[in-house]
Amino acid sequence: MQFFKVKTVEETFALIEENIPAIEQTVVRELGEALNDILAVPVVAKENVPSFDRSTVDGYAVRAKDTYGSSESMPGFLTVAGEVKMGEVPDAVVRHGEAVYAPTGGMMPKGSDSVIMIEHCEDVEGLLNTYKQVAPGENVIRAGEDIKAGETLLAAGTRLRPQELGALASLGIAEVPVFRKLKVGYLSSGDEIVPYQTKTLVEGQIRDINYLTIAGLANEWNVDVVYGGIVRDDFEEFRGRARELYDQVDCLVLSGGSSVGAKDYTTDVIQSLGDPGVFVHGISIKPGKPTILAMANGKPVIGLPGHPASAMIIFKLFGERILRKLKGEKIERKPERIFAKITKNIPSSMGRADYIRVRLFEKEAEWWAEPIIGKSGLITTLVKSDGIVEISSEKEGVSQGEYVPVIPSR
Ligand SMILES: Nc1nc2c(c(=O)[nH]1)N[C@H]1C(S)=C(S)[C@@H](COP(=O)(O)OP(=O)(O)OC[C@H]3O[C@@H](n4cnc5c(N)ncnc54)[C@H](O)[C@@H]3O)O[C@H]1N2
Ligand code: MOO
Repeated sequence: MQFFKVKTVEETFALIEENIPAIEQTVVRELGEALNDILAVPVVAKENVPSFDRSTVDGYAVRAKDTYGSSESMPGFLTVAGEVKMGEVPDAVVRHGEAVYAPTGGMMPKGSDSVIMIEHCEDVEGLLNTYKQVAPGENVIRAGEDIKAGETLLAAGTRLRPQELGALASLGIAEVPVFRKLKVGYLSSGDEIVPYQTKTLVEGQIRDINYLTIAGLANEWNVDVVYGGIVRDDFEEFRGRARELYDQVDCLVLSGGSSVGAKDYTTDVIQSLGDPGVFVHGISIKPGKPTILAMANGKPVIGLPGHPASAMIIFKLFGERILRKLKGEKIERKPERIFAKITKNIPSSMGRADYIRVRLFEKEAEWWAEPIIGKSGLITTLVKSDGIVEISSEKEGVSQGEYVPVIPSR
């Protein structure tokens, strides 16, 4: 009997960091299509944003000094010397004792340094009564305050979120070099597994669940999935089909047969794909202990445990990291966790990380996590769950009422 040399979750993350390279090929993408793509080169700003000083309110551009001492009971008086038109360079100039009407976003007229909001002043036939003083720079965005010409706005490896697209748009950058979209191959294995479209099952058969859950996650992460179908527990067939799919993709995901049973060929199939081969077989985690991670001739291969909840949890925890590295993403994501109080004591073994499916609910302005008990072969444990509680390997379980980190899934 073969035994796993299990790695901890942290060791596995470190090995992923060490072993997975970024793909090299890039494409130029129209900005409107680039959401969630990974920038392949740094972006240096060629101009200031905004390119001119601009008012942030509807009001009157003034010299701040001219408003000093103004109050409701003791207003100041300024002469209205014109108005700013949107999208135009103002003709009007603000001299000592003058004010020029400036709408929100309008260019600041020469001579002015601040804007008094219309609520705080009153134009009485060309004489502006000011009821409040403003400070220099108040209600003004300066040229270059958002982005300065010459500054590195984004580093290579940045994932383009909506806000990054907005910043690039402000600079007029309409096309960006990004790493090309990844292709992930997925193959199910097992004599008992049949296509999910199968109407009537023969005794002993199981419809393929993992293809849809794994492809669904991959689609959420902006990668294309190539489905390789289902292979029987036959080494030659498995190896041939895995190789065919491997040749077409950047990363191969195999489900089932990852354990150490007589018909668990996944490890041998993975080893046949190329060197250096398996770098993790077995993780000190529940569920999902028999996970396999490998690098075969520069391409990552992931052997997921067959049980549907295990496969999904493992792919979410490790598959997502592998794909991010492969995509060229360099800026580390911040953990997406909420803290909730656990409703029950959950025992766990020291040295093993546990991921407990939970339902989340709010009570007295706090989030509570109620464990969903059920085996990792039950997909509905994930259907019913709103997230997964992480009990790290240093802990011997958690006690009722304790705050626990939850990775939300809904
Ligand atoms: N002696 C031991 N046996 C097992 C161990 C162990 O440490 N020692 N680990 C158990 C754990 S934990 C898991 S998880 C499973 C993983 O086994 P495999 O990766 O080899 O998976 P299979 O045996 O192929 O399948 C397990 C189970 O899941 C069903 N399955 C598989 N693929 C699909 C699919 N695409 N859609 C739906 N369901 C699927 C399959 O029918 C089995 O019922 O090993 C334990 N055994
Ligand atoms: O670790 Mo397995 O994934 O319990 O079912």
